[in-house]
Amino acid sequence: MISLRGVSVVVPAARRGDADRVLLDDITLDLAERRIALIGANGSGKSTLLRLLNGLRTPTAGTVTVDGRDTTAKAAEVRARVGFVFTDPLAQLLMSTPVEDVELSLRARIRDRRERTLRAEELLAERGLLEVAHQSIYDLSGGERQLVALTSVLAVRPRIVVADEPTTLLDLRNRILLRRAFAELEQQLIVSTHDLDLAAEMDRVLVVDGGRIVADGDPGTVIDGYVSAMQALR
Ligand SMILES: Nc1ncnc2c1ncn2[C@@H]1O[C@H](COP(=O)(O)OP(=O)(O)OP(=O)(O)O)[C@@H](O)[C@H]1O
Repeated sequence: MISLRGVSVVVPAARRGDADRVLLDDITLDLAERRIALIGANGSGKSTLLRLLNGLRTPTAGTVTVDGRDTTAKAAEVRARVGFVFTDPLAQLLMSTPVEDVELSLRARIRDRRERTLRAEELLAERGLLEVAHQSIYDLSGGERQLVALTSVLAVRPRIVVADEPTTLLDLRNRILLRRAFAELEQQLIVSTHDLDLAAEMDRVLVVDGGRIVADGDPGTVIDGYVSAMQALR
């Protein structure tokens, strides 16, 4: 389970005399449900919160633990447990072809090169990506790239998958394909999204606003409340 206790993230003011910026404000949460979505306006703090969960960012105050391991003190162990999928797959695909990228993720587990390539091809084939496995990453569609990124993250066998607005750059067809891939995951999934259809498929939804959690509960109630609050804005 992921636990946050009294977590704040504050960045110092860029100019002398300005106030420090509070990105997250004293958050205490246990994230135990299998599928959780964070929703909320641009700049509300969703990405900052997600980045805390695998130690990409450390809290200014408070603690974040993953299965009891502190994300600051046990960063390597936490990263092995929590895979992170970025909005833009090009930000995380390190190699020039899908097969090489997945092979990189498999390096710690499979020493033999030939065996590693075969396994990488097998994993890509399971996601319908065998045809593009040896193509340049730059020649893939956005949807294919996002599925390659997910395949690479899963190849490390994380226990938890965190995804930061993974469907934002995708068209409807690819959004549906990615949602299907997420639905089949056996890992715990924590996702931030503006896609309320994706959020509606989760077990729990949290609304982030101004660095705080302002609503938390079952998707139906929380999403209805969020939509009503947005419609009431003038
Ligand atoms: N290192 C930083 N220094 C200063 N401000 C930052 C830093 N990182 C993030 N911010 C600010 O913190 C706020 C929250 O950003 P965050 O990316 O967490 O929001 P978000 O909810 O994910 O937004 P979006 O939906 O647009 O992706 C933003 O106003 C952002 O500009």
